[in-house]
Amino acid sequence: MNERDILLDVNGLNVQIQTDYGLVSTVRDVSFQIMAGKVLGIVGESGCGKSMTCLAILQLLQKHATMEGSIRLQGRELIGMTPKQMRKLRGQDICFIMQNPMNAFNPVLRIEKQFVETIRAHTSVSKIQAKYVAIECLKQMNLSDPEKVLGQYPFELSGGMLQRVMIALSIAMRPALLIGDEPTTALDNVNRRTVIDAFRKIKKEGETAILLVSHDLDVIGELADEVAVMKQGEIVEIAPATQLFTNPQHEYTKLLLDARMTVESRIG
Ligand SMILES: Nc1ncnc2c1ncn2[C@@H]1O[C@H](COP(=O)(O)OP(=O)(O)OP(=O)(O)O)[C@@H](O)[C@H]1O
Ligand code: NI
Repeated sequence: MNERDILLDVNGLNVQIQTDYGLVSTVRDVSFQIMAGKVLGIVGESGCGKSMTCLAILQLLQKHATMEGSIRLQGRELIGMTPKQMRKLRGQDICFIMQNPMNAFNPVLRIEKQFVETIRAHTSVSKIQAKYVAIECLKQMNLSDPEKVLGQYPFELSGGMLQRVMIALSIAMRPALLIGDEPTTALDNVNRRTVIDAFRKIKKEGETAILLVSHDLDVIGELADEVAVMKQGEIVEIAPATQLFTNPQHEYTKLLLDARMTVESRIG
């Protein structure tokens, strides 16, 4: 693999949080790479450090957190960048889809203003062109009345609709890296399907690499090229998805897969 194809190169990442009880180590010596246009899934039990890893890459960690190591996006080191530089990167080169999309929107502005301004902050298109792009992207996300959606405030939309608006915005930005932290967890089955299909579409276009965190091994199985398994802040196994699902090496990975089988057989 050509070194230029490495989009994200995380090396020896450590994240510590200062608490009343001392320093807590939440991410420990985590290293992985994502190739351009590929999908890396991260799985692991609650509290193992998945979100902290995402937030470290986005440089959105809480102020009590410190980090060490190296995070290179297209060869540029992100650790040590100024908040201004990072703001420019977020939205343009890296988009973030979180579990609760309500937090991503300004509650007092209509969707149109937020959508159009985000596009215009990172590209040199007119308001009318940006609105046109917004409508096209919302349509792609099966939002049947995009004009209406644009005229609404975040609280007027359901969680599933907001999540789709958020992904529509990511599609519009065509970022090099899309980070999804449990993007389907809060959704009902119909919305979940739409969101998975949207990720598939983004993947198929091949311009955007995806870092996908999910409890849902089916979602990971459907989308990921490679999967990293985290346990207590560390990556215990990282392998191509097909290999990980058919021939897991680490005991903990086997446990996770077995847990899924048990749930499936209980339902089935
Ligand atoms: N403010 C904080 N103070 C102390 N510990 C914290 C704080 N925030 C997070 N942690 C700890 O950091 C660890 C990693 O948290 P993180 O949110 O990354 O887990 P996660 O894998 O995303 O879990 P989940 O699947 O539940 O979202 C957890 O053990 C958590 O208890
Ligand atoms: Ni999390």
